[in-house]
Amino acid sequence: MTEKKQAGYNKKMQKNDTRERQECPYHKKCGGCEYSGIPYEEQLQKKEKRVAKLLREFGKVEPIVGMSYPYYYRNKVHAVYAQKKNGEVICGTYEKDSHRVVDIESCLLENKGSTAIIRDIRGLLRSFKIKPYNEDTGYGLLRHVLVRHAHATGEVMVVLVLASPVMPSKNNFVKALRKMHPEITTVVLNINGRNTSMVLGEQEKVLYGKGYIVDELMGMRFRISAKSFYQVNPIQTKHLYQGAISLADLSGKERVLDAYCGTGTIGMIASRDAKEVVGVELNRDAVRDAVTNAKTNQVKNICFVCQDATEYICKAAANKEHFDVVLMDPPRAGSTKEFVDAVISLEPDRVVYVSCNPETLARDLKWFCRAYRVETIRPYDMFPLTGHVETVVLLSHKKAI
Ligand SMILES: C[S@@+](CC[C@H](N)C(=O)[O-])C[C@H]1O[C@@H](n2cnc3c(N)ncnc32)[C@H](O)[C@@H]1O
Repeated sequence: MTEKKQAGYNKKMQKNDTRERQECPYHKKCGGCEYSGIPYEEQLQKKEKRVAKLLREFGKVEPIVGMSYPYYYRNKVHAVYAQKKNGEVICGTYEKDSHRVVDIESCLLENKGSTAIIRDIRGLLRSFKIKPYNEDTGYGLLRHVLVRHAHATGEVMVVLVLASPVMPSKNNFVKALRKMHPEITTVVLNINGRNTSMVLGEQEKVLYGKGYIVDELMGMRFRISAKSFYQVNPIQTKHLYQGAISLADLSGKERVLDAYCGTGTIGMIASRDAKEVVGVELNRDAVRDAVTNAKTNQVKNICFVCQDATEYICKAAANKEHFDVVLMDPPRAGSTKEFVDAVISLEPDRVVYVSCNPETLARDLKWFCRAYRVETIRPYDMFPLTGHVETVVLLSHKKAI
């Protein structure tokens, strides 16, 4: 088949796939893909409507940026393991609003290679006599497995989350796993002995490889550790970052704050068009990755601060520091009133707010509107088949207008 013919064929297949409204057999129990079975166009409309309902008081909502093939996009996959009464080991996800495990063979959201690794680990448990951890009895060893896949480089990280630090025959286990999946580039042991709903514990030990993966995004290389945040949809991330940075309208002269910066991705890409960037992030591992990433990419006009973003900006406001542009990408809980008040007192010309939760975004925009006007509201579908939606908002200082 010629390249042109292949491209046409792929396009047709994708269209069919989308129209076929693939339905996940587990979605009612697992709750991971609540939009499963709904045609993709309709999913996009639902999300656009939701954003419009919450944000229309601030301005016109642009059409949502969707995917051409909205399946198997998640580069980070997490599974929990359990043993049934008959001894059979199952793995998958927790049933909605409970801690019962739904055994999942395949998932429409997850990178297929990662799902295969998770299933094969289930098979290895029996040969290595490793029992899944039982939350009720506190008996057993393996709590979770996390697989991270670097879309551009193909590097794969497997994190085995154990209830205690001693794993019998761990080297042979890794060897057997790598024999089945030679694409795995690193295996990390994470110890989570606490009675908590958090997947990862504090303590980590590298069993194989570098202990992190490296991905490429928009011409830069990013190191990602087990505990660092990294956008889960690599195809849409490019569109999201391009959109956010172009709204920042940088000319090369600006001092930019990248608040809630993770491993420094947005700030580092923006640094090409800015005078200086300061990244602020609370997670120590993410900051360590960010510092390494700046060195790897030879970015000299960026620095990182490991601190609560609100604490950092309040201090910056008290010291009358200057920022021309604030990029902010807080977690689902949104930012804080103190953070917004400090931004208002610093008077940057523009704020680009990237949000994964339109509810908290609406709350924070109300605070911003004292001094800023909303110029652009653009939703992105970062999480097809789920009800989640990402939104980028550009705010301009009323004084500048
Ligand atoms: C949605 S992620 C965005 C990360 C990054 N901008 C990216 O695109 O990869 C939110 C980040 O905020 C960090 N974070 C959460 N609470 C914070 C706080 N109070 N202060 C600073 N960073 C925080 C998280 O660790 C996470 O890395």
